[in-house]
Amino acid sequence: MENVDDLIIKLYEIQAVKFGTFKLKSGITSPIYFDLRIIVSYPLLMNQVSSLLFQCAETAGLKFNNVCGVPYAALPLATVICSKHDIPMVILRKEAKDYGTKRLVEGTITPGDTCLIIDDVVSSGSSVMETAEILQKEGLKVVDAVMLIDREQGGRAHLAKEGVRLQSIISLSRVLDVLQATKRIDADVVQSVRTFIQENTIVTPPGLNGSPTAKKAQMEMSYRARAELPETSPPASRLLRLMEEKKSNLCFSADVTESAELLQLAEELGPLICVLKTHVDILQDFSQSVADKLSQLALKHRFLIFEDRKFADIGNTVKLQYEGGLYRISSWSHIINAHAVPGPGVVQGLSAVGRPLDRGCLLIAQMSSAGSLAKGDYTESVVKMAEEYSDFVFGFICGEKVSSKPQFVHMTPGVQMHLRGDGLGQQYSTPSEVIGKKGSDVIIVGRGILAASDRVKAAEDYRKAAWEAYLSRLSSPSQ
Ligand SMILES: O=c1ccn([C@@H]2O[C@H](COP(=O)(O)O)[C@@H](O)[C@H]2O)c(=O)[nH]1
Repeated sequence: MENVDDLIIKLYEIQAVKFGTFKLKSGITSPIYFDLRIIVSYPLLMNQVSSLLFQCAETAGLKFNNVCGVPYAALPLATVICSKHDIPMVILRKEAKDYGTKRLVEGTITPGDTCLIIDDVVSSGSSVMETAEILQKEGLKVVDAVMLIDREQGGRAHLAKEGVRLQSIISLSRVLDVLQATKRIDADVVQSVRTFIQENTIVTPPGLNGSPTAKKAQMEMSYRARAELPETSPPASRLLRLMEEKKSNLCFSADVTESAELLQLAEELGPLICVLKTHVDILQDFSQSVADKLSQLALKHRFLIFEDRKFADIGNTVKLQYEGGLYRISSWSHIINAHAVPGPGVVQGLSAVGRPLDRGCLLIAQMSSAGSLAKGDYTESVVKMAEEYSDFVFGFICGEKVSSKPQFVHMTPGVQMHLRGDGLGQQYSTPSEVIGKKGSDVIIVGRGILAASDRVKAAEDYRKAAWEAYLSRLSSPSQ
């Protein structure tokens, strides 16, 4: 035990434990931050921590065939353990390679073997779960995880619900006690950390993967890495790839009533956007040739077309609406959306038309308008429906991230930089709120661009703001 107290002090001295103001990956500000990556510069400490992790696994009687350290902090720790105790190791890539084997896991894998996950710090348990899910997809069993520090923010309970037992060596309370007792921090700091922990403990109700709390509990993956996941559907992969290539997570909502203006906007804004959204039924002069020209511009500027038709009828009717009628939407629109209100038949009907064409559908999980009924249990049921029909449904229209599954794309309307509403119920958030804080992937902007005197410049401003919010989300600490 004395050992552990000494270790806490050493970690503090090398600044692997810091107090101050730190923005975490989830966007929240924490008064404490652990950065164990630094111990690679202190080999003795690295050996000490590795030994403690191994001892902890042994004392708990854990049975495993190989070890995986959650990248990056735990990679060297796993390496030391495996090399010292002659245990095979597997390495997880943060992103799948885009050449060669495209594997996410390196090392020899024998399906059915049990892999022990180790990591430096656990807060919500989401990084461990993301790692476990990837290993499980490779055929490995994951039943145990050993952590050096438990931030006591609900990770243990979250992991237990997912069938992973957590062993940890040092609790956050112990860190605070030791540092206060040795006069390294004062009572005010201890109190502010304790208050923060109380207010930010993650409680994930069973089966609720879209709760605001679970939303915080996710390992961030790049759009490119998500595009390469085996479970990502072709339309989602296509979108995620082109977002990364064009550095754009901006969907432009081209809510204009004349085709010439629509086509001109597609030509001018095309290079800046990943998706162009239409309401084809507001065009006064729609014709098939407009759809053809729009499709050509989509090819030229590499954006996808999203007809915001919001299908909401029985399967047979939506099938006819999607395929035929005046607009023949399925012939030109890569993406459509639907309300889940009618039940799964709406997705089945649309899928019968869209899937053979490699089209994709977004389910409307939430709406941006004030007083929307799409919330709570309803939103949860929509997420379940999407999971059930994930061969066609590839994401959501929503105000915030509603599913932790990285194959789903979240697209959010109601975005403006300067206004908070339009007087008709529309509610606006800024690009950084939507992408940075609410965890969505794509902003949908209409009048924020259409009402600007220089629409190209406005589109570039929105593109840049949303892309920078995505980049800073990627590079935020993952605690
Ligand atoms: O919840 C929803 C769903 C769809 N929309 C559509 O997005 C655009 C938003 O336009 P702004 O001019 O940026 O307000 C528009 O086409 C809506 O039909 C939405 O706003 N909210």
